[in-house]
Amino acid sequence: MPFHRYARDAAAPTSGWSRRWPDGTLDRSPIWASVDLRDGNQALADPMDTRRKQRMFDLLVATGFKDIEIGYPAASAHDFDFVRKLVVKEGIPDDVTVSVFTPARADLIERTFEAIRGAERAVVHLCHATACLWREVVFGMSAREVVGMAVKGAQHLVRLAEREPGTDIRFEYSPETFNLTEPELALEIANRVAEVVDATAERPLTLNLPTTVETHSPHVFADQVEWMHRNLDRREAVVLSVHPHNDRGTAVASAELALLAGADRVEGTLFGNGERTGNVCLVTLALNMFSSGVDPQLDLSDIHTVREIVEDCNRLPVHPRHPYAGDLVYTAFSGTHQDAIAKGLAALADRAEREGKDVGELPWQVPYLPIDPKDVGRDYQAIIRVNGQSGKGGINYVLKAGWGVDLPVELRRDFAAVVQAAADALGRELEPPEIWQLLRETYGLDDSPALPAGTDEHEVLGHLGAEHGVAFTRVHFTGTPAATGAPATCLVALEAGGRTLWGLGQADTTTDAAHRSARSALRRAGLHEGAR
Ligand SMILES: CC(=O)SCCNC(=O)CCNC(=O)[C@H](O)C(C)(C)COP(=O)(O)OP(=O)(O)OC[C@H]1O[C@@H](n2cnc3c(N)ncnc32)[C@H](O)[C@@H]1OP(=O)(O)O
Ligand SMILES: CC(C)C(=O)C(=O)O
Repeated sequence: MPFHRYARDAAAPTSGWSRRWPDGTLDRSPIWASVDLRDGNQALADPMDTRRKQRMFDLLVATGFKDIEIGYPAASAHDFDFVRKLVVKEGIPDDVTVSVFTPARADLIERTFEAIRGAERAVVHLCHATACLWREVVFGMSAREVVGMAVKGAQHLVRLAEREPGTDIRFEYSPETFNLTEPELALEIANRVAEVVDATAERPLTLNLPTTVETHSPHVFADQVEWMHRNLDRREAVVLSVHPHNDRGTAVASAELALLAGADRVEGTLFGNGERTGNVCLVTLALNMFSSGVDPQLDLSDIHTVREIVEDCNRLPVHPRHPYAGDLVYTAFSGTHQDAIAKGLAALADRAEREGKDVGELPWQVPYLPIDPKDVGRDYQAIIRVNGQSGKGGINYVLKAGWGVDLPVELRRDFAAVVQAAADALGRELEPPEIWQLLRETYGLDDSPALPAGTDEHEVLGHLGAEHGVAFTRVHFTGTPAATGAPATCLVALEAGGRTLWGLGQADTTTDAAHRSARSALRRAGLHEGAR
């Protein structure tokens, strides 16, 4: 492949400084800013209509976003009308600040201000590209002219804001393609814009640094962000924001390293919708914080509903392997993972019982599961699914979860081989009822009539053993499979002809269950009437 076509110098500060971000820690959540209704929306084949926009906005508010970009009003009538709807109908909660996006073009800036007329407060977000390729190819401008574009655009914002005294208007500025822009130029432009809008600590400028097209590994972006953070003229008057895209698949890492490097705010979307490969996924970022013991400041405790709404609004599915939210992310098919998960859950349950607590109160420590699925509203139902890759631990987990049946340790390997053979033969996953059915078929369910009252299982097994000249070497009572309506389940093993044969029985009493399981075992050994 012609890799030599892609040689690319990093537009990163190279000399005269040393990075500090590797020593940082992520110990608090950033300001979360959703751009679902702008950057997400502009990337959809069918941009959102009013119903979907309103649904997305309501979800963002309910989830706890305080900073929401509600559109690009000059782009389309839909965008303009939705902004007007929220503004005119006073549909913006008091603790939420909305922003509107505009390119640095006079007519579009003016239209943007029309859209927010009458709002209590709003942020106007000015943006244009600054990198060399865009300067030359898109604008046909020199670096100086692009600085002029930023300054002129910012001046225009300030002038128009002065004409709206009833609205508290603040500004955001994005040097689009920041990651490909010479750092000194990006710094100069940012300083000039901060100066034009007279940013102060009380009325800060949001300076948003995008990886518009992600081109380098995250550590390069972290260097760029830290260098800006340390060199801005009015750092105290700037909310330093980042806006990572995901072209290299590393938007989450870029955002996390940028936070180490001094960023205060992250712009992104739910589940990462956005141009090309998307924006950084804020759900992943927030739950990464959560899973490290940091308050994510967003309520994602019902991830399924969040996902369902986002899928409806974007008309795009969330991938089954999407971190924290995908259908398969709390599921193990492979035997060793299943074994470890089952042991981890059992250890937690034991500890909870010993300490008289609910599992939800204990620190989460289960191998292969980074968080408790219940913390995001998922259950343990699909944690373990069985196919030809599965093992005895997982199969036992399914029987226990679905039927209360905990196989004796000696039997698990035996039954796992049966399940594996069935899964391999079918070439697919086995559903839990199929596994239960296999257990019944393999070890036989006997329906011998109930024994007279007063008989106990030792008596029964002793008598049957003597009658057939075998020894029952193991009796195992297990939990009650509620779904079957049988209060007692028993598995017994007998030794015959150098083999161990197990039988399964269910009945209303333990004695009858033992009796039936013994008869099943005998039948399997060919020692009982009706033997197969
Ligand atoms: C990084 C981002 O996500 S930016 C947001 C992008 N969002 C969208 O594109 C969705 C909304 N749609 C648009 O923006 C449209 O393209 C509109 C509303 C600007 C309509 O633009 P049109 O007048 O039809 O122009 P068109 O899209 O063909 O070309 C864009 C023009 O704007 C210029 N331009 C591009 N970006 C900017 C900018 N940020 N600021 C100022 N001018 C810009 C281009 O150089 C080009 O100018 P030219 O006509 O002199 O060559
Ligand atoms: C508006 C800017 C921040 C943007 O969307 C980008 O550069 O990707």
